[in-house]
Amino acid sequence: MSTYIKNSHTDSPKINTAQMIEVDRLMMDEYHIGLIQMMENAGRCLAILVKERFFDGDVEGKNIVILAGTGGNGGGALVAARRLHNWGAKVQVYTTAEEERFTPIPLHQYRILKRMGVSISLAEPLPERENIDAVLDGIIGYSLKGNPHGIAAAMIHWANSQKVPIVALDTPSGLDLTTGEFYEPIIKASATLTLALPKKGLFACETKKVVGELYVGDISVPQELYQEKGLGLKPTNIFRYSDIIRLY
Ligand SMILES: NC(=O)C1=CN([C@@H]2O[C@H](COP(=O)(O)OP(=O)(O)OC[C@H]3O[C@@H](n4cnc5c(N)ncnc54)[C@H](O)[C@@H]3O)[C@@H](O)[C@H]2O)[C@@H](O)CC1
Ligand SMILES: [K+]
Repeated sequence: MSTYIKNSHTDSPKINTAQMIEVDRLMMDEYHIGLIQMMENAGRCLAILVKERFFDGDVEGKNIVILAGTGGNGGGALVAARRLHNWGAKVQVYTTAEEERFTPIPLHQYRILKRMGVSISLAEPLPERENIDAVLDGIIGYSLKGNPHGIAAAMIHWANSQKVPIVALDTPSGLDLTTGEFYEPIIKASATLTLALPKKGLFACETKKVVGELYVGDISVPQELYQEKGLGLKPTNIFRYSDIIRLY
């Protein structure tokens, strides 16, 4: 395993979606760590995982398709797209909506990619391509509401039919991170990089079928934050030895 990724020897706490939303809120409102900072760490960890785990540390010339929704999950995937492009991958980004539908920070990432000349377009239609090496799932994260529909659902079906590794950000799109309930359709990932702390739903009994290998990436949550009132978690030091930890 690369120096960027280590196996976990600690029993880290598992949180639910509401706790993760509160972690994100505290990060921004109380600790003044901006969403753009967190997203950069999320996307960088995702790009490193793809490069190290699936391409032996070199993505030069690899065809990588990135599927992005309009929210924070898509924004993290757009950061990963930038990094992978910079490392020589042939990156193609498909989105669930036009540029004007993106929320502000993901929109910022979108515009950077456009300025760089990275191919980014609405996923209608989805590509008929045979030379894809990997797909990144940044379609929907913890704000999933019911069964994926519309372009998001079409993307999930398309990705699952590609027969190449799918690497999901935070969760396979279509999975409830608290309960582990499968919505329909759902991404069947080869690997999932969740963020900050593992979520309970990723450990439900059937979940491994859609999560693949489970990793957690460091987005720089302060130890002190976990002990804030309302969270009451023990401080955790799971990233002591590397930014990405493999949990199963
Ligand atoms: N601190 C944070 O808030 C961070 C969040 N990040 C990511 O952001 C995610 C949360 O971001 P958001 O709350 O913006 O939302 P998400 O990005 O999880 O989801 C919003 C998107 O999903 C779509 N969607 C939801 N349910 C749908 C359904 N049933 N069918 C079709 N489309 C559906 C919405 O239309 C929208 O495009 C996290 O899971 C995480 O991956 C990271 O980027 C970095 C930091
Ligand atoms: K996802």
